[in-house]
This record gives sequence, C-alpha cells and structure tokens, in this order.
Amino acid sequence: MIRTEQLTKSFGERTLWRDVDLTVPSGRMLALVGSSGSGKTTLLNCLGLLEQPSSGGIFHGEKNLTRLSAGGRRRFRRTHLGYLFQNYALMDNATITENLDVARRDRRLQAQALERVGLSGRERERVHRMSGGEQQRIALARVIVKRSSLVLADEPTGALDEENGRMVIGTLRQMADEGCAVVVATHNEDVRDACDEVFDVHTQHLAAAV
Ligand SMILES: Nc1ncnc2c1ncn2[C@@H]1O[C@H](COP(=O)(O)OP(=O)(O)OP(=O)(O)O)[C@@H](O)[C@H]1O
Repeated sequence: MIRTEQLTKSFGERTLWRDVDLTVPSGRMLALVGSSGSGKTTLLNCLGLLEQPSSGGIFHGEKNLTRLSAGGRRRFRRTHLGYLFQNYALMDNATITENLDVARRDRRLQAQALERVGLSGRERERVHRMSGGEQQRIALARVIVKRSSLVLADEPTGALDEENGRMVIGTLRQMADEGCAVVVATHNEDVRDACDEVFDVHTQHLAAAV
C-alpha cells in the first residue's frame, strides 16, 4: 500500500500538482493520466523516492518515506519497489540473464518471466542488440522476477504492438490481483481501462475507471 498526503511538487514558480491525496492499497491499480508535461513521470518518481516532493508526505503503512535518509530510500527501493522506466533502464551491454539477476538470481522465476513476456530461450542475448519493444519486455520481466509489493510503470506499452501491449496490461493487472499496489502513467486507453481508478494529474480529478 502507498498513500500520499497533501503532496505538492513545484519547479521554481511552476507548480505541477498541489495537495495530492492518493491511496493505492494492495491489490489495486491506479492510472495516472493527463496531457504531456502535466507531471505524471514526476509523480511516479516521487512515489519511487527518486525525486523529493516540494511538500507533503508519502506513506508506506505508517512510515513517512519522505523522511528517510538516502540509505533508507535505497533500501526501500531495493526491498519494495519494481519500477518500469520509460527508457527501460537496462544494462545495455549485459545479457538478459545478467539484467534479471539484478532483480533476483532465481533461474526458475526468470524462465517463467521470460516465457510470460515472449522471450524464452534468449537469455544469453545482449540487450543492445534487441529492439525497443523487446527491451521494454525485458524490463517487465525484471519487474516480474523482483516480486515487489509496489510496482510503478511509466508508459509501459509505449514501444509495443497491440498483442504485446495486451500482454503488458494483463501482466500488470495480474500483479495487482496477486496483491501488489500498481501505479501506471499512461496515455493508452486500454491501460487506463484495466485500472481500478484514474487520477488526472492536470485537473487533479480522481475517478473510478469505467
Ligand atoms: N528537474 C526538473 N527541473 C525543472 N523542470 C522539470 C524537471 N523535471 C521535470 N520538469 C518539468 O516538469 C514537467 C512535467 O514533466 P513530466 O515528465 O513529469 O511530465 P509527464 O506528464 O510525464 O509528460 P509526458 O506525458 O510527456 O511523459 C515538464 O514540463 C518538465 O519539463
């Protein structure tokens, strides 16, 4: 579970969002929508403790994560967080297996995750030789292998065809159904429709997904 309390982020004179109160319990999936530049990635980065909000709190249970030291933030990310970045954040010169080892050295889980994302048998290939969509799927496999309780995903279907887009949406939904709290920034209507709630970062309107 993750919860924000009166979370505000400004860059200089410009406030992206103000006094945001959101709760994403285990088992739920929240979509962050809004026009380009409205602050979806920035909000994900704050939830993932990669950026500091200007004010307000981020709570995991009773713990206010914004009060953690740099070491505490690192430990929280390592223990609880799976982050699917917009630029995938893979080790380019390493193999798929070496990238998955960063999350968890469990060959059985890795094989299951690679089968799920359609990359079985390609463990020894180097990431820089793979297409954008394949890299996006490796990044998803890494999140699957990590088995985090909080999953943040930034435009997870961006580089994918329709079939793989559906696979990613289904996988994120399954993670939520198995007990993760999932937050996904997206422009994609199918992703939004798979979520339980939708928060428009620009208007700051929260609604149930239809
Ligand atoms: N470190 C920074 N310093 C100043 N401005 C920043 C910084 N980081 C982000 N911004 C600005 O904050 C705004 C929100 O950026 P963000 O990437 O969060 O938007 P977004 O909603 O995810 O956009 P997109 O849909 O295009 O990915 C942008 O105008 C961006 O230029």
